[in-house]
Amino acid sequence: MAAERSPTDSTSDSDPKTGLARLKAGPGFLFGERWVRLRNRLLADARFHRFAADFPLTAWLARKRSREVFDLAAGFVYSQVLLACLKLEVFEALSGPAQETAELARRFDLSMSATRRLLEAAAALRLTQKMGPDLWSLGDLGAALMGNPGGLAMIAHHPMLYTDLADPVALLKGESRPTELERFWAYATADDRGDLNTSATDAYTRLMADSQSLIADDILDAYPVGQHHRLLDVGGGEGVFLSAALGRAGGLKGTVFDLPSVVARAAERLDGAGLGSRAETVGGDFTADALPSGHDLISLVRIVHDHDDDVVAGLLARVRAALPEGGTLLLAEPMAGTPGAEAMGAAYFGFYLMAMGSGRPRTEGELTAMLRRAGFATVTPLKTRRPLLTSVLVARP
Ligand SMILES: CC(C)=CCC/C(C)=C/CC/C(C)=C/C=C/C(C)=C/C=C/C=C(C)/C=C/C=C(C)/C=C/C=C(C)/C=C/CC(C)(C)O
Ligand SMILES: C[S@@+](CC[C@H](N)C(=O)[O-])C[C@H]1O[C@@H](n2cnc3c(N)ncnc32)[C@H](O)[C@@H]1O
Repeated sequence: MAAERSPTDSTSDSDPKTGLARLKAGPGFLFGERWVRLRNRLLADARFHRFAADFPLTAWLARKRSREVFDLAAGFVYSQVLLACLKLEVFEALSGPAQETAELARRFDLSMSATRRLLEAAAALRLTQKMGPDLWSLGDLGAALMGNPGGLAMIAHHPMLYTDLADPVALLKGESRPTELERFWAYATADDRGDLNTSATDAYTRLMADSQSLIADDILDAYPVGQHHRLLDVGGGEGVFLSAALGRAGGLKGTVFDLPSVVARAAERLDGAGLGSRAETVGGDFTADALPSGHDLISLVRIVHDHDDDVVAGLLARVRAALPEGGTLLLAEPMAGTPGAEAMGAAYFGFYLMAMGSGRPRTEGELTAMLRRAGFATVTPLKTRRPLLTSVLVARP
């Protein structure tokens, strides 16, 4: 297990110096702070709440704010309704014609009243839909989830995260280690990553393979890989992203680089898919070993956010060293500060990665600065279809 690590290690904090943060915030801060304090004083005043809720022009906004605050408190409960649906295979049960409560109760091995309670809760969350008294179909969000096996696989592993978050303050203080997620993502805190065997890497590798469908097409639609000859997918897991890339461009060849126990699975999968002649695998530890050369495109898909700043600096330097003149780095992962997905970046991935014991979500700006420091002269963000699931940066030396 790695040495004790403060949960804030990766943000390169220095000792707080009184007043420095105010100076750094710039001259706009003074006006901004005055306005925020005034607003906050108003919003904390119960008389203002009553006024805003009664006044016709602000009533809708007051209702919306109450709902938003309530949702913050209830989010965990909504998650548990979703998890119960997943565990009981409610979505599969409702994927055909509408079903009666009695039939569903038998199928779920629940009482009639517990079945109704679950289906009513799920209907309020649009996971199911009530078609009549005691008659149920899939709701629109339930249907969207059914079409998204990658999302379902991700949700199914959340019980580990919920356990780790049972005492969020203990987690912030670094008092609840080792966590469930730290054990699951064995590479995050292992001392000797190269020695991890398949019993430590198989479960997360399967989850990553199952959830590639969430992002592979979005990345490959954003960046046409057909302009390259050889792709090296660093931390490429079971080779699902490489297979998808090879499927896009007949002339492309590629390599998966990952821990030795992981590339053993990748070799099997790539051979099984008939890609053995166009794909190879190299086992190693990217925190210690040089990366294979001879590739004009290197990809880091869902890799960088897993690691603290010092590991990322070393990894980007290795990528830079392995790239030929005119080579390209493709970096794809969910990023902090993505418009419309701010909560997913800072809150969901921020706390998820803290529970995992390593890494942090970074903004496009932070990643760009790190890439520049590693010797990449141009860094270009690309538009992706669903930036909340993955954003993409393309960097060239
Ligand atoms: C036709 C009618 C009636 C109306 C039309 C209205 C209309 C246009 C509707 C839109 C329909 C539509 C396109 C729906 C699409 C739904 C989709 C795409 C749903 C997607 C769901 C995705 C989910 C739930 C994804 C969840 C992902 C999670 C939780 C990811 C977690 C990732 C983790 C933890 C990563 C771990 C890796 C590590 C360790 C950080 O490196
Ligand atoms: C979050 S997974 C992403 C897998 C794949 N890129 C994807 O998006 O499906 C991180 C991957 O990096 C690999 N990895 C982590 N640390 C590593 C290291 N030090 N050297 C080589 N691979 C490593 C893991 O084994 C895992 O396959």
